[in-house]
Amino acid sequence: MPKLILVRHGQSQWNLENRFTGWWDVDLTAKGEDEARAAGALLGAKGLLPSVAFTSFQTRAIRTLHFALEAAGRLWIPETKDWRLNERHYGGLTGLDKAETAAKHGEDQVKIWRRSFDIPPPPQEAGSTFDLKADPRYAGIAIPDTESLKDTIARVLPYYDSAIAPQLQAGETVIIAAHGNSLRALVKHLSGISDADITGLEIPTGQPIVYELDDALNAVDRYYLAER
Ligand SMILES: O=C(O)[C@H](O)COP(=O)(O)O
Repeated sequence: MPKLILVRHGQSQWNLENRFTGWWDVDLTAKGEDEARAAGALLGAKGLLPSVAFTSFQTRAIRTLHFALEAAGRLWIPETKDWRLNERHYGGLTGLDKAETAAKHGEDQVKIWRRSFDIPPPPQEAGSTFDLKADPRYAGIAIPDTESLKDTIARVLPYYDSAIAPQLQAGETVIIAAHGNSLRALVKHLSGISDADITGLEIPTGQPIVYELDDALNAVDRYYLAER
């Protein structure tokens, strides 16, 4: 039975500072590094050892993957990085303090920007401090100026279908280290969660989520590894 392990990166510096992050590249805090190591130690303790890894182009997810694989004794497995697993782009909110933004625009508006299915945050202006067009990792990639969850799904799922699903079908145990909203996109798809209900799904940092899949890659079970 194919198994898929999803891990959101450990606490990042901007998780700690409560700032909208999206595609901006921030590192893990010391606590985030510990969370990542603990995730890998849990995989080792439960004997759930990944054989193939995927992650985003973002440091917090890449380093989470590496800390976790090292703790599980699996630093050697093949890994693929792809921008399609990046966090959703937070547009013009990138870099802003979440509490200050709620005080300015209201809690309800901020909840819509953070959790609605298809309403994106306001777009990022060209030349903003957080414009990534000069970042070499995104050369040749059409960087969005904002993304809703629906937009995020539109790039995560084709990547899952073309690159990740074939590995699962080949019998590999796959780990994906990614982000709150790129993982919400995958969980929505794999668990058949409606557009309305996905607004209530939160993914905690550094907690491995396991999918047991049938041969057609339908989800048979989904659970937090720490709870089994
Ligand atoms: O990009 C961010 O700010 C966080 O990683 C996720 O933010 P959210 O909780 O608003 O989805």
